[in-house]
Amino acid sequence: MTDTTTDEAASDKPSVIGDLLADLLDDAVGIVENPTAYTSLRGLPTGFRDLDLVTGGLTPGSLTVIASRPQMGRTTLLTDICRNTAIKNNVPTAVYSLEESGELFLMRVLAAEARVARHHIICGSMTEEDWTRVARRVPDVSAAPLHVKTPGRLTMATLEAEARELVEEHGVALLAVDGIQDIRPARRSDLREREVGDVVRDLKTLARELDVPVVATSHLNRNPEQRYNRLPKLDDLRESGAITFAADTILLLHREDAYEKDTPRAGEADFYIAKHRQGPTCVITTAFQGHYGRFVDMAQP
Ligand SMILES: Nc1ncnc2c1ncn2[C@@H]1O[C@H](COP(=O)(O)OP(=O)(O)OP(=O)(O)O)[C@@H](O)[C@H]1O
Repeated sequence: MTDTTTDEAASDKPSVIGDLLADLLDDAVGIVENPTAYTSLRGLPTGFRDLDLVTGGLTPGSLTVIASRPQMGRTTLLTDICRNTAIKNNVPTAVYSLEESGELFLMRVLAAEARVARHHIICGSMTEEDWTRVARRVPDVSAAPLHVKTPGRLTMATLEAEARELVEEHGVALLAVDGIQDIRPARRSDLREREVGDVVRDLKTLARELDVPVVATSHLNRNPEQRYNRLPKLDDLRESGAITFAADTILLLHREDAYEKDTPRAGEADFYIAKHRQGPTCVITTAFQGHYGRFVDMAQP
């Protein structure tokens, strides 16, 4: 994996192609010396093997949008990615949780890390076994460079200023935002679509200026529910075609069992890579462990 924390920040200086080529060859040498495809990703790993192999991980300057209908698991997936970077790989990560409190976010992290039912933690009904499991994960979780921000409201200007500080002073190498639609744009407008468009373009600019990947979640409109198979499409991104234009990668989350409990695909979740500026579009199937609040790779055959 490339050390994205030490890469030069994006600058306005024109690059000579020979310099770019030298950097690319340096990376390639690293890959040859360390031939495990998974560890030689150009970007930060999300923790989902097939997703990382298709996308090359989360690359500096890129904007990835995770979108779904309500309750599909957007926050869960965003939390999984942050756990993987900060706790598993010790990469400084900042997450803005605009939809729930810091305490609830921490409960998600602990449940997923310790494999304890999230509702046991939330409802205070943890068993002795649960406590033991949580206690085992506490050292790693508390040592992780994971900055959690839970402002009641967030303006784009505040996000830009704080993100810059997090990157420059704390070496944050991944910025995650749960809820594009909850960010207040720099300029208010009567047109919601224009506001969301401004926010998403600003997120993309922020990723480029800070030279870190940004991952953000978005709602989808109700259109999937009108389809016979309920599959989401890019056109369903709520309020804004601008998301489709600005994002480098768009993952649409879908779980059949969210609509039909007895489906033979119960427990499976599909990540549709519906937009992928640098590669193919395809679908990746993972397992949804809703009780632990996490997605995991399907068991390898
Ligand atoms: N203890 C549990 N056992 C089983 N499933 C659970 C449990 N807790 C939550 N879930 C499931 O997790 C899903 C919600 O996950 P998550 O909060 O990540 O979704 P979301 O897409 O971010 O939701 P929202 O639309 O509210 O923002 C729901 O389908 C819910 O039923």
